[in-house]
Amino acid sequence: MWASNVEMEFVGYCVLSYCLFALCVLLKIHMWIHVIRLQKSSLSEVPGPRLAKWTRLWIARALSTGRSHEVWTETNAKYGRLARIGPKHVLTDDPSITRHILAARSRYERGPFFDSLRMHPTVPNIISERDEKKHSVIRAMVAPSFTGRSVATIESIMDEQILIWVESLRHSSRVINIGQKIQFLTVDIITCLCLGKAVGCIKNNCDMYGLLETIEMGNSVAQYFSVFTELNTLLFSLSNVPFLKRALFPNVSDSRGVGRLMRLVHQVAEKRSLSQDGENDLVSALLARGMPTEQIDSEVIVALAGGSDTTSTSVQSTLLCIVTNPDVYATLRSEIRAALRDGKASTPIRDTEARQLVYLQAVVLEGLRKHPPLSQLRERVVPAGGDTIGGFHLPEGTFVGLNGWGTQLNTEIYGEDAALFRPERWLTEDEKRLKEMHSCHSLIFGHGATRCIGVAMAMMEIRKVLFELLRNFDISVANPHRPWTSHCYGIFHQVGFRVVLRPVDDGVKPPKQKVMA
Ligand code: HEM
Repeated sequence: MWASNVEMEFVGYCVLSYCLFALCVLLKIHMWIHVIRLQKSSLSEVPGPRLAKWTRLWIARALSTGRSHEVWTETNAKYGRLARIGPKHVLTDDPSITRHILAARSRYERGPFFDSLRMHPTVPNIISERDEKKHSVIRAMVAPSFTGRSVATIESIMDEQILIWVESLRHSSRVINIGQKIQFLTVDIITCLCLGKAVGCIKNNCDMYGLLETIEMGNSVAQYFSVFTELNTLLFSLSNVPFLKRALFPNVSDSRGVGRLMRLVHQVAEKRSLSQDGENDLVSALLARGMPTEQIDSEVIVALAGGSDTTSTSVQSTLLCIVTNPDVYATLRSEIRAALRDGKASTPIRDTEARQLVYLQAVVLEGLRKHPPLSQLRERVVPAGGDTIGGFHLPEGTFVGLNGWGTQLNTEIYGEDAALFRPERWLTEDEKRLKEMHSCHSLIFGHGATRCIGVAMAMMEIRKVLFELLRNFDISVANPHRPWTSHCYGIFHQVGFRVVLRPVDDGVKPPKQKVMA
């Protein structure tokens, strides 16, 4: 009897093993049929690197280089405006195609990459929501805090932080890491807007609450989830097990990372929900618009991340272009001096005044064009029935990646010297060309129903910060042979941007800064 039980068990194991083996073989065959079908699909006509047709590893390898923005640009330059970069993936740097895909009611939806931007397994946020209708509901709640009349409030908060920042720079050593200082300023501004008070990076001269570290770490990992998107699905399924959910997703009890930031946001939200007087910050605005606190946690984190890193990178990269181009530096300095001499610049400069400075405007546009702060592909999915773009028919379900860097190097739009930093291109009297350039440039902030809600804020911040830096200091790079190191994770992380600052006297007194206890 005993022997037969063992035998039975053995036979059972054998059957199970054979079944599993057969299942694996079937899966493998299914996968190959799928891949072969993809090769035979109309997608096979789209040119691209040979390896990319077979596996997503080509994309993963590009991401791992830390210079994926250049790889995307080289790929479109080599294979054309539409290049195949994966079994189901194409890449475009064509402004018209990009506009066609992102246009409101285009039927293209955000691809699974956006799942990797969720903070919570079941609560989507403005940047992760892929369903058009649900997204527009969230957007209607968040956008008013960054657009229209809110821009005036944003400006007064920004001005206060900029004055404090400039004063702190005046008391710093002569050689400083300006990249880090710019990051601290953008974090203090956005936390002030979102939470009512700055976290105090400027005052404490450090990355308070690890916001910058969290954004960098998060993006260096999330970029791979944008390729192997099944990982997102797996994470969401695992989160049904309570202890796994705690381990895999940020939680307010975490001592580091996004969870730590969530706790901060959560505390502010709880305080605001108990108090009668609404404060002038994003948390209060979202509470007043009826958003549940769990979602407020995610939305505020998105605003903190979206509103700090991008702007900081843009200010840093434009500043680097200015200080390494003596003609640009001299022209901008004399425009600033003239504005000060003629009494056309308040302290700090008002945005209405900054917009009158034609050369400053040109420098800011050119700085953003030369170094867009995002290089994520932000894939959209070809809708049911497929679509014909760039002369190729793409089957439904194809992922179209948007090569933002390549788009801004278009020589037909910007001229043969598009690779150069040359603000003068924006001073042309050729109206038609100027219109085309502006239309292409606006894609840096996206297009259509998902266009960036922080455009006005970002542009204002870049103009003001650059003006105040050059008004208050003479600036030169500390290490001309290697002014900075920049890593690309879809966003950019700059290290060691050191400059020599020589104060220029303008006699400005800063207000006292209110920071988190
Ligand atoms: C130079 C600075 C910035 C650049 C280049 C930029 C770029 C972008 C782009 C390209 C998108 C579209 C994402 C998509 O494809 O779906 C986007 C969305 C967004 N941006 Fe910005 N951004 C900047 C600054 C800001 C600032 C200051 C904020 C302030 C909170 C912000 C908040 C957002 C939000 C919330 C979204 C999601 C919009 C939606 O899905 O409806 N961004 N941004």
